[in-house]
Amino acid sequence: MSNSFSRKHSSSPAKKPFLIGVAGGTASGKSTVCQTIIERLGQFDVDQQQRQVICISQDSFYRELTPAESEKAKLGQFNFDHPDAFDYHLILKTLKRITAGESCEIPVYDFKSNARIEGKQATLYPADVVVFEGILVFYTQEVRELFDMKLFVDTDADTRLARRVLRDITERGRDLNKVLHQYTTLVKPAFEEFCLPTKKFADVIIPRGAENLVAIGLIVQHIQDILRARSEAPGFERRRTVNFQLSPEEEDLDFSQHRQNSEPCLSRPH
Ligand SMILES: Nc1ncnc2c1ncn2[C@@H]1O[C@H](COP(=O)(O)OP(=O)(O)O)[C@@H](O)[C@H]1O
Ligand SMILES: Nc1ccn([C@@H]2O[C@H](COP(=O)(O)O)[C@@H](O)[C@H]2O)c(=O)n1
Repeated sequence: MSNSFSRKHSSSPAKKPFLIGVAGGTASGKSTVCQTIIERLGQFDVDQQQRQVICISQDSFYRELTPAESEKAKLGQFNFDHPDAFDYHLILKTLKRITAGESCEIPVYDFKSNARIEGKQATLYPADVVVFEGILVFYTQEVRELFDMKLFVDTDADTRLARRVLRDITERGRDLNKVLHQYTTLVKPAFEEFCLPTKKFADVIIPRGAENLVAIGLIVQHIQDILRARSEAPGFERRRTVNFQLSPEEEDLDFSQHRQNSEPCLSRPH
């Protein structure tokens, strides 16, 4: 039986959200894992503004490029896998506002133009659980220390490359030769230098990504336990509703069917 619950909003201050970091190589399945966790917490059909569990992507925080860098990016020669490609100031500012329980605006990134969409922002509303996913979310100590739970999605490199090629061509408007060139000269070396070493910071490593429903089920149960404990603490203000137990239907969830309806993490249009 599904055991979601709701409580009327109170005037007491909301607790600091539970912040989960999800790292892993490109196309390892980070956003799919996050989406599956959100679905299993019963949050998938909930309107963005009403969600108790939200997910944001580090991709939203790619920094603006200079005209020369932009030209290199068009040729697949700009290193988007290096820590310098991100706007860490904005990441920290945003995560601090999120942990303070405040709403905030974040950029919307466009992979086709390699730039933020001008004049477009996504609004993040306060939530009880915030998931932040990206290749380098564990790279800096300052960001790493903000997470209450750290997950690393560990998917075989060949599988990731195969998915990446398909995704970049079909969703990101890229050309096969440039995808392969970018992967071999920039993505793979940067993964080995900057992303893979951060695996040691993870509390839980998820082999095979989103197909690992056992790992995802355990993580979901842990989040439910935390939310339940928080809801029982004095002064708790519940914002929305969340499933505290998996329904029999969810227990039998057919992952492949659910993924067809899934939407990516907030502000990840491809
Ligand atoms: N378990 C899986 N089986 C098949 N395809 C998958 C699986 N996980 C992810 N994908 C596909 O691989 C691509 C990359 O997945 P995604 O979750 O976006 O990875 P990441 O967020 O790590 O870049 C997407 O096209 C996604 O649909
Ligand atoms: N303009 C851009 C920005 C990023 N990338 C690549 O995206 C990867 C990170 O996103 P994932 O969803 O795969 O985690 C990263 O490996 C960058 O190379 C890009 O190609 N173009």
